[in-house]
Amino acid sequence: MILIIDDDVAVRTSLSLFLKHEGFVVFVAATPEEAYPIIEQQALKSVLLDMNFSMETSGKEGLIALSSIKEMKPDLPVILMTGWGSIPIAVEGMKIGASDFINKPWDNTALLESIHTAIKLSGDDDQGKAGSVTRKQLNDKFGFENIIGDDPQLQSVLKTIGRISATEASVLITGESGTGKELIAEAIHQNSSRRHKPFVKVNLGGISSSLFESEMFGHKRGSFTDARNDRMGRFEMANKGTIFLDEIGDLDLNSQVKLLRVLQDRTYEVLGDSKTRTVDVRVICATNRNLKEMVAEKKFREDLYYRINLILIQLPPLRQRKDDIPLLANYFINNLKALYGRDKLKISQKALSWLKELFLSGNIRELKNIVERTVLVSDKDTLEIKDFEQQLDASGVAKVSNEVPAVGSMTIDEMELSMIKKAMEYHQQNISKVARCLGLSRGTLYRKLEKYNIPYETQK
Ligand SMILES: Nc1ncnc2c1ncn2[C@@H]1O[C@H](COP(=O)(O)OP(=O)(O)OP(=O)(O)O)[C@@H](O)[C@H]1O
Repeated sequence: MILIIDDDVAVRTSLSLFLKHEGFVVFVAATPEEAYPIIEQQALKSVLLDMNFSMETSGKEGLIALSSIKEMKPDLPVILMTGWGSIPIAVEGMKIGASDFINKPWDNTALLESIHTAIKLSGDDDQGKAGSVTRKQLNDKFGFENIIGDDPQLQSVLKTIGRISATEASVLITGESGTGKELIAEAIHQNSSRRHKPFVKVNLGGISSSLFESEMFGHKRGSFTDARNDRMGRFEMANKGTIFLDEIGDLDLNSQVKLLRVLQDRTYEVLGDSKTRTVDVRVICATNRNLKEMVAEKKFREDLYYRINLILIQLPPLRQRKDDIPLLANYFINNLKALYGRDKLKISQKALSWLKELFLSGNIRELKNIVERTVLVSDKDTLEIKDFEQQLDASGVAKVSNEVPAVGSMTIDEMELSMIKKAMEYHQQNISKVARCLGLSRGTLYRKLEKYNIPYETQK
């Protein structure tokens, strides 16, 4: 059951014809006032909401209606219908809790996709429910065997992936370098209906702004000085599949506008060719930067931010899931066992505990590298602390956390974070003691706890 709220009778009629044809039961309302009783009484699955209901074109009426609907039924997904040029209103709406926004005139396929996604994500259909499934059930159902970890934060990420993979929703994955963003993006693709189509990864951090269009949209021979041949762009390569835009936080503002357009209406032009093309892609983005902060600093477009993060997945750094370190190390060892035919290979218990205390700023990738290097260099069956230590000393990468780390292995922020966490643990969250021992005022400490997202309880 869907409700269309729009003052234009032509829009109501054509939308309801289309949606009835697609099998929905449709209600219509010309104004929010007319809509409220329907929302109250009917078990609606979704609402399509126009943003203007009088001569006013600011979209404010739509926002007020959206707030009222969310107050009445917080879980009911609302999709906004906005005119061109009203992106800021759509962004405001997303902040209030809209599920998505589509531009008028709308494209029927995109609209249907958006409705299905909103319904699935609201957990209102059977596929949407993750419930209290176990890790084994998740593995059986979604093939997560290669994503190792028992940490509750990771488990919740896996549940989210299970829930959202089959939808078309754009996903933003955040996390420090080496925390598994790409692995997660691939798992989403593998669990979607696009799994037999391409998964195209683009490292946006490595693309200069002058080459952005040619790289992403392709070019025709002769369209600029160095264009000696036609070139296919990444979006075309990813057509029908998934495009994984890594390091999206590194994109300059000019390129952000160009990206927004293709993400918004799925159209683009190849450089040197005026024909507009359409593309059908699922978009997954990743970054190790704080995009919200960048939006506040005007370094990242707010409309693009809301376009890419319908679903936000935050991957914890390894230091917040230390208990997973032995599991991961054993997993890497098992893979190497098979690779090198050394079936007696293992890591001693002591070495596993020791690995847990390493400061690994490069997270899982760094752990994997250390294990691989140690296996290559040592010919023993059981790897001990000193085998790993030799590797660390030789490469100067990680160090046990109570020493000052090697130059280049850590930034000041990382060191600060690690020190604050350690002090919090040591003084059992006693803010005054932690502040005193770190030489900070309590106010400064609170700010830093916020900055690094370290949980704490406010104390008098
Ligand atoms: N949970 C995990 N289980 C097993 N292997 C993992 C896990 N997470 C990450 N890895 C492995 O760690 C390495 C780094 O992961 P990945 O490339 O996905 O990280 P990333 O966050 O995308 O890194 P970057 O930000 O540097 O691009 C890969 O080899 C990946 O297979």
